[in-house]
Amino acid sequence: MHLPEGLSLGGQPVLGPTDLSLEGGRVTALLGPSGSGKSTLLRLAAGLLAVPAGGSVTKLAGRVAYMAQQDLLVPWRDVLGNVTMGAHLRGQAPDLARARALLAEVGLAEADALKSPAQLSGGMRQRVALARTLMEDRPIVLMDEPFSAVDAPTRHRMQSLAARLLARRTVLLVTHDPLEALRLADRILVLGGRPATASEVPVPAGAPPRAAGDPALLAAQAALLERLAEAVS
Ligand SMILES: Nc1ncnc2c1ncn2[C@@H]1O[C@H](COP(=O)(O)OP(=O)(O)OP(=O)(O)O)[C@@H](O)[C@H]1O
Repeated sequence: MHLPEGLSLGGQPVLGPTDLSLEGGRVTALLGPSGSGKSTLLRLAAGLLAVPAGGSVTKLAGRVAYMAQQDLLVPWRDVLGNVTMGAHLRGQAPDLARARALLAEVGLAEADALKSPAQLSGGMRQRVALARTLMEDRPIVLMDEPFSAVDAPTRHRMQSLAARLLARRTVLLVTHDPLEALRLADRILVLGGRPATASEVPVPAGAPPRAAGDPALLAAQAALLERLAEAVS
């Protein structure tokens, strides 16, 4: 993504000059204060926003799975129908066994598969959205705060699941959670300033998913929190 003059929305500059490329087969986490432009950057990468004049964004169509901040489940299809939505839209026969296995892996009961989204809690809907994203099996995955609505133990389990199922894919993960970024990412970017620019912060040694209790990770968490506080001011 190359935006030499940044990006404005509604006449307001949101992103400053940006030159960003994702590392193939790696997880890049994107953090930053609320309103700093994380979702905007993700939506640009997904091809969902017009690229400003003079800029360029690599076209990822057909290679990308995108998990939005809102779960965007279709209310008239049940949980299984939502997880298999991609196949349905492409007119293909859905792999129901894989869909059920993914639902079990995100911690949903067999009986939940036949419920409508309206019958689920926010955290359950988010888990369905994660299963739907993983179901797509794409080489590039863009995720906007995928675990924000789930309780802490479930989040920990879903992070481990995502790390396993997303291994060797190119991932851009927007998160507000420094620990999540430090557990899962090969590379961490912090978006800050007005208009916002991205800067890289160091990650602890070792391959993700890193153990949450690792002292090096906890020290890095403290440093990252300070870095984020600077990005707010
Ligand atoms: N369609 C739009 N028109 C005008 N301004 C917009 C539009 N979409 C986003 N913005 C503005 O762009 C800025 C960045 O928004 P964005 O949603 O990318 O932030 P974010 O970092 O993802 O925030 P959060 O962490 O709260 O989700 C905000 O000031 C927002 O008000």
